[in-house]
Amino acid sequence: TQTTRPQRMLAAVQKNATRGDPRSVVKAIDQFCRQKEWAMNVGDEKGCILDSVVTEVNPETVLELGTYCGYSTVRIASLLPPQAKLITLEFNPGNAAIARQVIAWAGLEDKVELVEGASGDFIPKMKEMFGIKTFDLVFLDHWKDRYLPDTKLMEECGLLRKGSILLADNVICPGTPDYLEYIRNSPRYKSQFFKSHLEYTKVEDGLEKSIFLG
Ligand SMILES: O=C(NC/C=C/[C@H]1O[C@@H](n2cnc3cncnc32)[C@H](O)[C@@H]1O)c1cc([N+](=O)[O-])cc(O)c1O
Ligand SMILES: [Mg+2]
Repeated sequence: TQTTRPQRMLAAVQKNATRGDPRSVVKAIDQFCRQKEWAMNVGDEKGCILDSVVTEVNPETVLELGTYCGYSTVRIASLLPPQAKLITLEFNPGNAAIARQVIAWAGLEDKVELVEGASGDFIPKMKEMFGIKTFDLVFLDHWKDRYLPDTKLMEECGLLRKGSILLADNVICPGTPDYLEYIRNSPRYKSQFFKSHLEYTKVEDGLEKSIFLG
């Protein structure tokens, strides 16, 4: 029977990456996507920008919206300080199952809480489920029409504090026009655009980094 692309990506990790070595997992996925099949991971070029933001923020609490196969989950978790926690939301059971195995192969399961469910349902439950007060960093990489409603939901649920950082993928391609318009015009955020390219291509894309001002 036919395998899925996430299943083929996991097989490439298990074949080419070293257990417990996050960088080798990232490298194996990037090689798979360049040489075999394109997939919607943030990729190595935008991934370096993601790494630099994570390192700069040095967050204790991180929320990722849209795990997919766990590529950015592994990149982020591999850079976190010892007690830090990354909560990642993924509502497709097949993708969640693959991501769990990718995260485990990287040896990062202790730093990552993968929640299988929809962001709209689980953002309001973050405090009660994980005792999270606020997030230091949020990485938005899920359906592009969910970026704005989920950002407003995080504001309403009091999950952002003065200085919380939102980092959004794909603000050019596929694009998140309503989110960009809101975040760049809101007096409650200060935003910065990082020009880059769509993963594994020469197509223009970029990340938008926004600081919540309270
Ligand atoms: O569409 C893109 N990403 C959507 C990502 C979607 C992933 O996040 C989950 N999800 C969605 N809403 C969710 C809400 N709650 C939980 N999981 C959710 C989906 O089950 C999927 O695993 C995309 C597309 C391109 N592209 O070139 O076409 C490039 C990219 O970098 C992209 O990120
Ligand atoms: Mg993306």
